[in-house]
Amino acid sequence: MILSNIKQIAKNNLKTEIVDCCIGIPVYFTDLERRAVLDAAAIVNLNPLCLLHETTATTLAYGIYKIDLSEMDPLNVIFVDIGHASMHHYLQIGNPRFEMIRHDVVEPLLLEVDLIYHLACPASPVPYKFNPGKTIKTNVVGTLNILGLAKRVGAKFFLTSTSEVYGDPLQHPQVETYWGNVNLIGVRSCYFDEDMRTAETLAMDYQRGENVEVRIARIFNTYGPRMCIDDGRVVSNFVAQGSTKNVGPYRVAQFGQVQEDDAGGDRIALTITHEMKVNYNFGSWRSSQWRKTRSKWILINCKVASHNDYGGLEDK
Ligand SMILES: O=C(O)[C@H]1O[C@H](OP(=O)(O)OP(=O)(O)OC[C@H]2O[C@@H](n3ccc(=O)[nH]c3=O)[C@H](O)[C@@H]2O)[C@H](O)[C@@H](O)[C@@H]1O
Repeated sequence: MILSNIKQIAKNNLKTEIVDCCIGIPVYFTDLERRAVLDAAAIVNLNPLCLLHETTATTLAYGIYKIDLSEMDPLNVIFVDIGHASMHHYLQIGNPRFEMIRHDVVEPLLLEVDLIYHLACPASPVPYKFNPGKTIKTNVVGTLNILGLAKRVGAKFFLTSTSEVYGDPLQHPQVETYWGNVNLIGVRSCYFDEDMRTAETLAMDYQRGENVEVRIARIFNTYGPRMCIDDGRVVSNFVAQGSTKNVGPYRVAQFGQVQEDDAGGDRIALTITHEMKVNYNFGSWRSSQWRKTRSKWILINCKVASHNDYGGLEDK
C-alpha cells in the first residue's frame, strides 16, 4: 500500500513510469525484513536497485541538494547524529569537508566550531511521542550541552524551536511576543512543548549571562520536498489523507512551507544574524521581521480543519 502510493506520487511528480528505484530502510532491519521489503516492491512492479540505509540516504541527500557550498569556500560541515531514531550508522560522503559524528547530544560534546545549528529533536508528533523521556533530555540536557560548547568556543548558536511553545494558544495568529498557553501536564506538553520552552529559556540565559550569540527560529507546520509521507505533521497529513473531504468548520492556522528542507534553516540564520531581534516565528505572516528576511521559506495562508475534525490529526 505504502509502496504503491509512493510509486504513484513519484510517477505524478516525474511524469514517467517508475520501475527502478532505491528503497530506504532502517539500519536495524533483519534479513527477513529486507526480504519482505523486496517482496512488497515486486508486488507493485517495482525493481529495487538497492536497499539504502536511512542515514546513508539522509547524508547523500544533503550532499546532493546542498548545492550552495562553494568549492572554494573553506567551510567544513559536521553532522552530529543524535541517535534518537533508527539512525545508528553514518557515512562520510566523498566531500572531505563533511564529517559525520555519531554522538548523543545528551552527552557532552567537544568540538571546535564557529557556528552551531542545534536542530536536534524530532519535530513530528510520531517520533517525539515515541520516547518522551529521550525527547525531553534531547531538548533540555542536549541544549545545555550545546550551549556549553558554544560558550567554550565562542560559536554563534542557532536553535530551531517550534510553534508548540505556544501550547494551545489563545491568540491567533501568534507573534513572537506572545507567551503562550501551555498545559504543563497535558499529553502534548510533556512531550515537546515544555522542553522546547526550556530550551529557549536556556538559550536566552546563555545569551544574557554567557555572551553566547543566540538566534531562535520557531518553526510552524512545515511541508516541503523530501518530507516523509507518514511524517505525522499536519500538512503532510492533509496531503496523505486528501484535503477534499468536507470537514466542517474551518479556522485559519499558520503555516510555514519549507521549500528546501529543515536544513535550509541556515539560510535564514545567515540572514537574521544581521537583524537585532533574537527570536522569530517562521509561520507568522504578521511578523514584519520575518517578511524582511530574504529566505527561501515562503508562507501559505490557508484554511484548515480544527483539531477534532480530522481523526488522528495530531498537530496544530
Ligand atoms: O552547575 C552549575 O552550578 C553551573 O552549571 C553550568 O555551568 P557549567 O557546568 O560550567 O557548564 P557550561 O560550561 O555552561 O556547559 C554546560 C554543559 O555543556 C557541556 N559542554 C561544555 C563545553 C563543551 O565544549 N562541550 C560540552 O558538551 C558541559 O559538559 C556542561 O554539561 C551553568 O552554565 C552555570 O550557570 C551553573 O552555575
